[in-house]
Amino acid sequence: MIFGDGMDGGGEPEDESAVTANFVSADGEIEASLRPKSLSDFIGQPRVREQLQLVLTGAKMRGGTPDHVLLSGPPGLGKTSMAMIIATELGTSLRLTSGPALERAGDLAAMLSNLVEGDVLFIDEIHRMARPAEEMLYLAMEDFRVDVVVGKGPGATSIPLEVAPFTLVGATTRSGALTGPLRDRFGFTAHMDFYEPHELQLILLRSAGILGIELGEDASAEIAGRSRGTPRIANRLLRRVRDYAEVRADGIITREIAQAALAVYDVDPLGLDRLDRAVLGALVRSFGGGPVGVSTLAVAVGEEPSTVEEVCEPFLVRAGMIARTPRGRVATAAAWAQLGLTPPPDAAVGGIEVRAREPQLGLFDPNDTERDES
Ligand SMILES: Nc1ncnc2c1ncn2[C@@H]1O[C@H](COP(=O)(O)OP(=O)(O)OP(=O)(O)O)[C@@H](O)[C@H]1O
Ligand SMILES: [Mg+2]
Repeated sequence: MIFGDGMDGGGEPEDESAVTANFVSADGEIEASLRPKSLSDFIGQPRVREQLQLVLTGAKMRGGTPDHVLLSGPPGLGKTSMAMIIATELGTSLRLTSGPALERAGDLAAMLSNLVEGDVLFIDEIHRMARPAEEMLYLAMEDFRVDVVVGKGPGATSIPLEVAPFTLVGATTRSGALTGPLRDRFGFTAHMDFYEPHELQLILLRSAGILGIELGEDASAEIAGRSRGTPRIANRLLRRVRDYAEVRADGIITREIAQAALAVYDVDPLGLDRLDRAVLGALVRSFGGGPVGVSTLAVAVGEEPSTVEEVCEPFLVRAGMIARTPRGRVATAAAWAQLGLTPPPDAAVGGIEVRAREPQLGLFDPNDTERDES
């Protein structure tokens, strides 16, 4: 059973589908129906699955609640799905909230006091929780109690409140942004990584089965290769290709249909989308390949720095197009080539983190510090 605080449970900053407070799009509903429901249903992330299986089974054998779990990784890799699976595997209820919803300590206290023994409390975007709530959470995680402060100034008193033993599952796209004390209180951190194309292919075939779509083996490979290593994107591309197949053909998705559809939606053979290409274009054309800070880059493409840093950059780094250096981001030779340009002789090679090159005057942003995922 899932109890929420009014959010849709998807938390999908980069999804173009319209999901607002009182309107969940058809695509949003479909996405929910495609969520894997158990650990064995979950495709990919073999290490995380094995580790979690041990954590959960160990706790079940001892008859206690498992340690708190932190799920970290880029958007759309299955963190929310995994949190729901944890509750299902434990046979308990999931209580759902998110960092931005916990503005005051009282918001969290209300959530905690409603917990029943063994519940899983899922806090999405936990790195965005307000400080007072975070401090209250420390105590709750460690001692299963909180101190609720009543009144202000010298007359303020703190009332201790028992909390039923629970398991906190936190999800974050930026584990580096978590404070040390909070990170230390998680007994297990699962790093979700981008999926391999063959795993995405299995996910696509599973989704096609659920949605009753006829998807050919080679067509699934075509879509998988363009999904940026991300199941949510794979499923979204599948829905768009289905539209194309139904409107312009007989509904069956062949490789040719997939290619034609993806061309219409501007998804290139590497899976780079418009924002990825804008970031690469700005880095190479406006900043001579860098180094340049993320926030400067974000302004250049008219996006939030957090979107560039959490959505675009992890994939571009993994694709070997961008390298992170202590002084900012640089374009690799592959990025220049991707844009059809000849790389300068000293262009970075994908995966290499440092390159000695003076930042261009006026373009370097000293406030733009590196926040490394750990
Ligand atoms: N391993 C998987 N197998 C099958 N489908 C998956 C898997 N992981 C994710 N999905 C699909 O991708 C969609 C997005 O997953 P989910 O919402 O769990 O990602 P998330 O990491 O929580 O993303 P965000 O950080 O944006 O909240 C789900 O609806 C589900 O259909
Ligand atoms: Mg989520």
